[in-house]
Amino acid sequence: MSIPTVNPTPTSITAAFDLPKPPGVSWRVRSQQVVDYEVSMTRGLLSTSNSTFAHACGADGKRRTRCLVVVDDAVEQLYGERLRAYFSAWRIAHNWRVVPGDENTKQLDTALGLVDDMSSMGILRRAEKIVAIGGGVVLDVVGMTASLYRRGVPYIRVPTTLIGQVDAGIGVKTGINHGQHKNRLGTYCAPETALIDPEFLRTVDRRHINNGLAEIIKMALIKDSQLFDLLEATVASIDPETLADCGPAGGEILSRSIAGMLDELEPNLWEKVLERAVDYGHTFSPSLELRADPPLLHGEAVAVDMAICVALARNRGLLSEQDADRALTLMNAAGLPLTHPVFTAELLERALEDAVKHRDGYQRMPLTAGIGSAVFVNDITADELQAALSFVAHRDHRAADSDVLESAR
Ligand SMILES: NC(=O)c1ccc[n+]([C@@H]2O[C@H](COP(=O)([O-])OP(=O)(O)OC[C@H]3O[C@@H](n4cnc5c(N)ncnc54)[C@H](O)[C@@H]3O)[C@@H](O)[C@H]2O)c1
Ligand SMILES: O=C(CO)[C@@H](O)[C@H](O)[C@H](O)[C@H](O)COP(=O)(O)O
Ligand SMILES: [Zn+2]
Repeated sequence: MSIPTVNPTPTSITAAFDLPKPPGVSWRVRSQQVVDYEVSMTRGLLSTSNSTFAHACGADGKRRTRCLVVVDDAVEQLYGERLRAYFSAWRIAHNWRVVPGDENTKQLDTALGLVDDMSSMGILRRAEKIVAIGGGVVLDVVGMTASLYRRGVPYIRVPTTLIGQVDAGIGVKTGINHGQHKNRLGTYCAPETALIDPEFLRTVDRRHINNGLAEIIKMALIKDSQLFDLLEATVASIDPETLADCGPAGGEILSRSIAGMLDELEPNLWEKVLERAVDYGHTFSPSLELRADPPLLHGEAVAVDMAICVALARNRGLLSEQDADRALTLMNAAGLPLTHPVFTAELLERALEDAVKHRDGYQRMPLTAGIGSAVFVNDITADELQAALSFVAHRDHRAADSDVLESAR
């Protein structure tokens, strides 16, 4: 039987709906896309008795299922055997791709390589999952690839670094770098679920723990003064162990950071409103992070940006002298840089120009209005940037000098 084809020319449609023939034909199309995903903290994710990960991968332990696992190279070395043992215990067949946990992985070639993996294994469009296991780099590039493959297929995130667990792994942003630009290409694509097991933090090195503390200090400064107080009281004892054990401070620091970030992200997930408090520390850093040689880690660049913003707020009277000092002292105590040679006055101005483009024509710069809240400004001047740089540089030298004195005692 031939299937009648309707030639939907405007006249036939208007005739079909018996509408008066409008001068120009147009239709308004509106649709809502519900986004509903879970971020769950669970310990012992790789214990074969823990079904959480398996269920997220679509497995029930009886029928065989399949997924594409994309895992960070350090995680492969440290946890690869346990991961594969878990998958076989839960009858999850897998194609396995190891990628370097390195900023250079956030490139289009990596994404296209993953597309080839998905095509060659013939992964089903919905029933079979893509699983990203690693730090923010792996999560970002796998998330973007999953959002592009067949116009979007489901993926699971297992963040294994501190930045991954409190930031990169819990929102909907994915992306890759292009040239000197951070995250210049990317999508908004929610995972089906993000599984946070603090146990992975036990093997993260100190520098990368500090790197993650930058994003946690960001949340404390713009939103959560109690988190700031907790960090101030415990920063000396924060290390991979206390975070992995979720000890008295470790657990609360992780959960408060995650809750604070999700509370900021959920109402404005697609960034319709470009005044975003979580942009704090991300005005200058996106343009300068990749310029540094040797490269700055993401959180380190965010810290230098935040130090400049603390000085800008102090100089405008938005932050008291004492609170500005508390903020810079905490960043210092967290092993984060306050200054970097690539953050020059001239490059700050150029970075701000790019931020204005990213924020649709206005600076929309978040500044702390007291510790734990933020306001947005649109009129920061070059003189203010210069003054802020000088203030932080002087503060940094003073801190360095006192460290020297301390060690000489
Ligand atoms: N999408 C977002 O919303 C978002 C938010 C914040 C940051 N980011 C992005 O995240 C990236 C930074 O993430 P990152 O700091 O996790 O970097 P990363 O992914 O490079 O990981 C850092 C290092 O830790 C290693 N590693 C990973 N897990 C480990 C573990 N459990 N034990 C030991 N070593 C481990 C990696 O191999 C790597 O050498 C940046 O590209 C940044 O732009 C994205
Ligand atoms: O680094 C990121 C996201 O990439 C987060 O830590 C951060 O809070 C915000 O999302 C910033 O808005 C930066 O986002 P973007 O430059 O990637 O758009
Ligand atoms: Zn960030």
